[in-house]
Amino acid sequence: MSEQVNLFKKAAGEKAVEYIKDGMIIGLGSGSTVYWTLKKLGELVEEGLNVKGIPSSLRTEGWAKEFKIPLTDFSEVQTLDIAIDGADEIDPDFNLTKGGGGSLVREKMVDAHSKKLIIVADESKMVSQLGEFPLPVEVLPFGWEVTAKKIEALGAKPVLREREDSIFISNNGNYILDCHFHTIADPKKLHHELKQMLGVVETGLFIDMTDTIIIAGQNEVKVIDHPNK
Ligand SMILES: O=C[C@H](O)[C@H](O)[C@H](O)COP(=O)(O)O
Repeated sequence: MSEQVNLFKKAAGEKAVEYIKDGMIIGLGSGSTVYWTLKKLGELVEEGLNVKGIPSSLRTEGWAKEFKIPLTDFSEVQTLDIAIDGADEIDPDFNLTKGGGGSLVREKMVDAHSKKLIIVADESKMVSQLGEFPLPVEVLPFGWEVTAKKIEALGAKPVLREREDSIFISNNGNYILDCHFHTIADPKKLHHELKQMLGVVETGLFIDMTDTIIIAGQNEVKVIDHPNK
């Protein structure tokens, strides 16, 4: 990642903290942009802000602990006030591809149970159509080969994610198939088709969930609110 992109991520990630108010339960998303949100939030907690977070990945949990952000979980809380998360692609209808870091299932749980979802990203994530970024689909390890064949029949090239010569295992003990569609004409339809497949745990398509996008680029940080939310 270039130094400039990292600065954009920092600007977007820090801006989101302005939405956090005392007493809130916060969904803590995942990724290198949200890292900056967590770091800034940690400073506010140190100054006395009283909040609790639910982390969407083990990595985020580690950062939250490092920055001394108090944590809670779904055994104590059913609804969160706000979630702040990253994205791999964002289309003009506020639909997202997520899961580049492999955290899509926990992210979707946290984001879907929040009253407001804010997405933080650098400007390279804005696209006219989803699909250039391979769509992460979390699948059960058992029979993943048949699941991959079914996904292939939808027109994608699914690639089993690996890390350092071994199979990548999600925080939920599952595999990830990175599915090369190149263009996704109807993200909602594709999400439903994938979800109906036996063996698919969840897709990285986040449809109709985002309320606000904070996007940072050269010279500015833009806040774009969903027109109908
Ligand atoms: O699984 C990972 C998440 O969906 C991330 O939020 C996404 O990959 C964006 O990450 P980053 O902010 O590092 O580009």
